[in-house]
Amino acid sequence: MIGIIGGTGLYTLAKGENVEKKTVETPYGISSPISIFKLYDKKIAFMPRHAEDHNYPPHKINYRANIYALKKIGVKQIIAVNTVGSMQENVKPGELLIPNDFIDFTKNRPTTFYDDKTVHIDMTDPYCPNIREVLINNGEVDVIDKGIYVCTEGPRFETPAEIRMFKKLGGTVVGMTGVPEVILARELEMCYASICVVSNYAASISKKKLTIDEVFEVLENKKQKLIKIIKKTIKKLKYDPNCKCQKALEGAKI
Ligand SMILES: CSC[C@H]1O[C@H](OP(=O)(O)O)[C@H](O)[C@@H]1O
Ligand code: HPA
Repeated sequence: MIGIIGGTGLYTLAKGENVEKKTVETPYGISSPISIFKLYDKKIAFMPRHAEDHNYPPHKINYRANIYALKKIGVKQIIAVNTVGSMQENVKPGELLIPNDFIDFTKNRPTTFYDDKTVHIDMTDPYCPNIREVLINNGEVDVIDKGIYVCTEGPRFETPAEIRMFKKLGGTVVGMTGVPEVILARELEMCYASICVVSNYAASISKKKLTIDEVFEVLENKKQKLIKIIKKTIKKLKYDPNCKCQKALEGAKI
């Protein structure tokens, strides 16, 4: 099964009587709602991480429940959508970027399933190379094929000094939700990649006040492009049981 995690502005992917809706109970609490349906004869589980009414702000999302729930219902590969601010002039609002690395500046989130045993997961290739390859070569929608995602705790936007620092560290885009999702998926041996939708220039790169209206407007304008790349990728994506994401615990446990 393929899991799609929707972010800001993407709360549903399919409606109707052929869609089964549920939340899943996990040892970490209840997951965000999940819709299960078929596309191109493949089983899809769609989960809006903030829930359908955007009830959960980024620092309050139950990331462990969400990822555990997807694993529990049989998801093996996850395509996540993350809305981001750009820290580079040449990465423009409206563009899509497929990140290849991240920097974690979150402060207050559980970032592991392994509190009671010692597990050190490899993060040399944090985003699944197989899913990334299909996203990049989807055959229809142009994307920027790499970039470093900086994750902040939020929910506030960043200060100019923070953006200057993130840029110096090599950051391309900034968001508030990519971590710990990407880590937790790897810990449960699921393939995970992200489509970043650039919704704005980050604070101080843009000279005007940052508003969520601007973010939602770009998302609304780019939604069809986003849905197209998701569908194209679902159609082309194959499941490889030998992908190294599926064997992440090998050599990771003490
Ligand atoms: C509404 S702007 C800030 C909000 O948007 C991003 O969410 P997501 O990655 O789920 O699309 C960002 O991380 C913040 O949560
Ligand atoms: O500029 C931003 N900063 C952090 N998160 C975001 N999500 C969309 N835009 C931004």
